[in-house]
Amino acid sequence: MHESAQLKVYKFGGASVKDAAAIRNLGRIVAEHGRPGPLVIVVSAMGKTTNALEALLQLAHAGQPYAAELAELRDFHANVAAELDLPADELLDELLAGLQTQLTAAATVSEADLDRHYDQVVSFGELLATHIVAAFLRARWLDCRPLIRTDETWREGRLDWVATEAALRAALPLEDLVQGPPVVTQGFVGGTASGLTTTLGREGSDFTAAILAYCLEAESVTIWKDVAGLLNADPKIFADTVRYPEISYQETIEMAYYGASVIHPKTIKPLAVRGIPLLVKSFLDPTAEGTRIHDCRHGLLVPAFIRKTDQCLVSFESKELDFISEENLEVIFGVLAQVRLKIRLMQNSAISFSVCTDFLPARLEQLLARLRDQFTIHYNTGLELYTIKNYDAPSLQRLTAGRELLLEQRTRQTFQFVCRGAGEMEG
Ligand SMILES: Nc1ncnc2c1ncn2[C@@H]1O[C@H](COP(=O)(O)OP(=O)(O)O)[C@@H](O)[C@H]1O
Ligand SMILES: N[C@@H](CC(=O)OP(=O)(O)O)C(=O)O
Repeated sequence: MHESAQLKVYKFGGASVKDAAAIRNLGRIVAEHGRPGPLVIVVSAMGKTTNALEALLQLAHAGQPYAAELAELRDFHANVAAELDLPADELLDELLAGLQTQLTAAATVSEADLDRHYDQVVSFGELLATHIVAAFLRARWLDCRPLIRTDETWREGRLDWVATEAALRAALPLEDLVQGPPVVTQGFVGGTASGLTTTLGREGSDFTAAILAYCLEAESVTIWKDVAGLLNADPKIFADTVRYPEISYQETIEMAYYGASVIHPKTIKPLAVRGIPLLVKSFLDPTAEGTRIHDCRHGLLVPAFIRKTDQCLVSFESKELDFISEENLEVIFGVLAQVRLKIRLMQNSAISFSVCTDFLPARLEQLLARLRDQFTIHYNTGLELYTIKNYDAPSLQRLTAGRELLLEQRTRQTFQFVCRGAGEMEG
């Protein structure tokens, strides 16, 4: 067996580092399950810090006061550090001063540069969290920004795998990991060749763990969550969920693609390519079995239910009532790609073409501006997209009963439909 197959990668998300008690629990998990042996720990921003940073950026960009919100963010982190007996004041002050500089600059940033600025601001959540966790564990703090190399696709940096693998291998030779303390680094964050910070897309820390595992040929990745493992539905939305003890990479990739928010969709592929198992375990019950995602065969799984809220259904009609042609579709797809709206479901009829996308108002506005001359466009917002994987008659009945389906599609394994949510609007 290759020596580096012994390396483990752990990922702790926002919920598992939401306060001092959670970080103490993380410490126990690392001591009891992660050590001895080489260990790299990926940490996300604490609790809802990323949302708080997004809100701060919005206020700063709009020229509105944000001192109270910034003070709240500082106090939150300072209190956690104090509760953990960490002399972190100087470090926190330094980081908060950096954040303040970025927020001051945000007031004069143009709309066009806002996504770039977003990454410079929002990445502070992971910087703050990793400094606290590393200090608490007496671990080695590693700045991942010079190592996780991306292009300049702000808010969703695309990885340069070759540069990243070379940089990570140079920064983290196995001997150091075997002999030294565990390494703590940021999830979700990367950097460009020119030294600017990027982010990998919301909830992208799972992906960071997979990048590290792939590049360092880890033995396994464990993502520590507040659920018992990968379930057939989000327990916050659906009752009677069932845990999958094991599941294939392919099934998981599809669930994540359809919107099962427990795992970031980009996480699975790098692990599947190198055959690295992904363990989903509960930080509330660390000795419980969890879910093993790996190269396995299984029979038909119980149906999985996935709901995506805040969806938008956009329909395009040619102005002259022409049929929807390949030429028309080429134009529509081109603009969807340019404004970075992902198609979650699509359907065409004779004179109209409909797509379901996430509702992102600024991007939708750009889409309308670019296509309004050519097409008559209608859209509905406040919709929900449901997916049932491995559906059967009872699961279809359970989800569709009493709902008006605005769009539906089925393949042999998967049934999807769009319906009205709580706050639908038409445009
Ligand atoms: N199929 C699923 N199985 C388990 N949890 C799910 C599933 N779909 C959605 N979830 C939700 O994912 C949450 C955990 O993911 P997330 O909040 O991103 O964790 P973290 O940010 O701590 O990494 C759970 O609390 C649960 O509500
Ligand atoms: N902090 C980032 C990245 C992330 O992955 O977080 P979490 O692991 O808590 O989902 C976010 O909230 O999007």
